[in-house]
Amino acid sequence: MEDTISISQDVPDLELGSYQTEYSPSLVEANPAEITFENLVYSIQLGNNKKINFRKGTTISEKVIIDNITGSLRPGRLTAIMGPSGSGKTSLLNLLSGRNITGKVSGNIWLNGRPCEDGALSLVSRFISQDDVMLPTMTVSEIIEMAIRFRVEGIGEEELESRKKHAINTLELEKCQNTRIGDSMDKGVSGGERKRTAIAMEMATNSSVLFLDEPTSGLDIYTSLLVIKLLKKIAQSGQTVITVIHQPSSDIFNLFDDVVLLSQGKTVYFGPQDQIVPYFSKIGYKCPNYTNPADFMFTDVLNESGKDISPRTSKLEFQKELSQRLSEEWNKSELANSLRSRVQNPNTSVINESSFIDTINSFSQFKLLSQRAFKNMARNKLMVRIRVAQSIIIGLIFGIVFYDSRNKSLEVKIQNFMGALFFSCISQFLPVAVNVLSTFSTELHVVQRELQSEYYSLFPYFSAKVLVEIPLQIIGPIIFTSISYYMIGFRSEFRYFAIHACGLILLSLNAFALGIFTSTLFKSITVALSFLPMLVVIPMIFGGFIVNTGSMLGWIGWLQWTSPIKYAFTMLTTNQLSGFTIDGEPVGDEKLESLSLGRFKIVGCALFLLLLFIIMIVASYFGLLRITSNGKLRTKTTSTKKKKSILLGNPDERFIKNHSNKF
Ligand SMILES: Nc1ncnc2c1ncn2[C@@H]1O[C@H](COP(=O)(O)OP(=O)(O)OP(=O)(O)O)[C@@H](O)[C@H]1O
Repeated sequence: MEDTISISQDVPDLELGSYQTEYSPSLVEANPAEITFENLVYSIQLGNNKKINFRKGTTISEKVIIDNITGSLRPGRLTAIMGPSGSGKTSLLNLLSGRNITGKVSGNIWLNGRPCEDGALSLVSRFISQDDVMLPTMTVSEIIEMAIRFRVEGIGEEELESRKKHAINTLELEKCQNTRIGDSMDKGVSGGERKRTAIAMEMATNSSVLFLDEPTSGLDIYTSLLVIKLLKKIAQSGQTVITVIHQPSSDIFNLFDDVVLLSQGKTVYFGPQDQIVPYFSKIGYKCPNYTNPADFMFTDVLNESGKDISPRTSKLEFQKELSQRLSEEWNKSELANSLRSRVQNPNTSVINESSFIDTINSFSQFKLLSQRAFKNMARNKLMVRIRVAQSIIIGLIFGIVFYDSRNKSLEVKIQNFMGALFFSCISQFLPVAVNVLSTFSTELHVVQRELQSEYYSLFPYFSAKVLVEIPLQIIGPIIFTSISYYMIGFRSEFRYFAIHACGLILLSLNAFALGIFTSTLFKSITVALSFLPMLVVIPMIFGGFIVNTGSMLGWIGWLQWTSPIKYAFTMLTTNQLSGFTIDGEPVGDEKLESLSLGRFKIVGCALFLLLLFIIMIVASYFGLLRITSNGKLRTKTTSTKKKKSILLGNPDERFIKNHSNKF
C-alpha cells in the first residue's frame, strides 16, 4: 500500500494535447504539504427544528454529517471526493479547509504532523468555491492581477506581470484575458473560462494546498476534462489538490490519483484511484467490462441497483444500512489499515514561511479596493446613467408641474411649495435606496467570497465602498436641484439654492446607507426589496407633510425624530419660508409654526441628517459583519501570528518518533 499511494515525483506527464503549454511549476514555491486527519466527526444541532423519529418515538436533535473519517491527502496528488448528493462531500471539504463550520467538530487534523486547530490550514491553502462569483465589470486579466496585488505587498510591476502571465498561460486564458467577466444581462466570458479564472486567481499566489468544490459543475464534458487536466498539472507541480466532483466521465475519473468515496457521511473507500475496482470486486461488487468505474460506484455499489428493497424498509433506512455495511467493510480492509498507518506516520517536514499565503496591510487593501470600486463604478455605466437620468427626468417633471409657483396667489404658492419640497425629498430618497439595495446585494456575493478567501478584511472594503459611492450620491441631488429649483421659482439667492441642494444631498446619503443596511438584513434580494417599502414608508409618514406630527399620539409621535425625510423637509421648508413676509406679516413663519415641524432649524436638521447617516453606516457595517461571519458577530478568529506559530512549530509529539518520511 505504501508503495501504491506514495508521493510520486515521477508521475508521468499527462498527454494534454492542444492544452500542452509551456508550464513551469517553479512559480509554486510552497512546501509540499500532507494533510492527515483522524476520526473526524461533524454534527449539526437541529435546534428548534428538531426531527422526530415517529417510528422509534425518539427526538433527534443532532444530525451527524461527517461520521468518523480518517485519511491522508498528499502533495503531488489529485484527490477526488465523490459520493451521492447529501453524502457530506462539501462538508468534508469545508471541515478540512476550516470554512463555514456551523456545527460541532471532533477529531484531529494535521498538516505535516502539526495540529491544524484554529484554521491554521488556511495559511497554506486556497479554496475555490462552487459559486465562482466575480465582479462582472472586470476583465479576466484584471481579476488575476487584483488577486496577486492583494497577496503580495508592494509587488513590482515585472514580477506582477510574470505571475499574471504564468497563471493566464497555465489556465489557457490567453484568448479571453481582456474579456469582461459579465453577468446574465451583459454576457462576458463562458462558464468554463469563468471557472478557470477562479482557479487562476488562487494559483497566481503560492499555496501548498488547493481545495475545489465542484469545479466542473455546469460545464460540458470537454471543458470539464480540460479543467481537471489543469488541476492534474497543478498537482504535479507539487501542490496537494483536493476536489469535490459529481459523476465524472471515465476520462476524468482516470486522471485522479486518489478517490474518497462517501456515503451518508461515512467512508466507503479512501485510496488510489486504480485500486477502487479491485477493492469493490473483492467485497462482492464486480465492475462490468467497459463500464465507467464512477458510474458503477454510484449505481451498482452505493445504490445496489436492481436489488429489491423490502416494502417495509424505507429508501432512507436502506441507504443507511448499506452505508453502514460498506463502511464496516472498508474499515476491515487492508487498504484502510495502510491508510491508518499512513496517518500515524505522516510526513513531518518543515513548513517554511515562504509557503504562507499573505495579505497586504489594511491601508494597501483600502487603496486597492478604492481603485477597484472607482473602476467598477465607471464601468457600471448603466447604474450611473440611471442615476443621472433619474435626476434629469424627475427634475424636469417637477419643474414643469410646479412651474413658476412663486408668481401664483399666496395660497397656491404655499400649497405648491409644500408639495414640491416634500416630493423633492421623496424623489431623492426612494429611488436611491432601491438602486443601492439592488446593486449592493449582487456585489455582496462577491465580497462574501473574497472575504472568505481572506483577500482583504471588511473594514477596508467598507470604507472604500462608502468613500467611492459618496460622489454619486452628491451628483444626483445637484443635477435635480439645478434643473427644478429655478423652474419652480424658489428663493433666488444662491445661498437658498445651496441649502436646498445640501438638504437633498444629506437625504440621498441617508437613502444610500438605508439601502446598504437593508441588504444586510436578508439573504435574498427579493425579500429585501419587499421589505424596503416598509423602511421607506415609515419615514415618509413621519416626514411632516402627510400628517401634522404635532397632532400625533405621544407614544408613536417620537418616531418622527428617526425620519431623515422629516429633517430634510424641515430644512428645505425653513429655507424657503423662514422670514417670508407679505406687507410686514410674517406669513412664512406662521406657516412653519402651523406645520409643527419642531424647533430644529436649518443647521440643526443638517446635523441630525449627518448623525442619522453615521448611525446607519455603522449599523450597515455591523450588519455586514454579521452576514459575512455566518451570523456570529463575535466569531473567534485566530490571528495570523498564532496560525504561523502553529505551523512553524514542532510536529505533534506522537509523530516525532516516526520522523522518517520524506517526500
Ligand atoms: N449547516 C447545516 N445545517 C443542516 N444540515 C446541513 C448543514 N450543512 C450540511 N447539512 C446537511 O448535511 C448533508 C451533507 O451536506 P453536503 O452539502 O456536505 O453534501 P454534498 O455531498 O456536498 O451534497 P451535494 O452533492 O448535493 O452538494 C446534507 O444532508 C445537508 O443537508
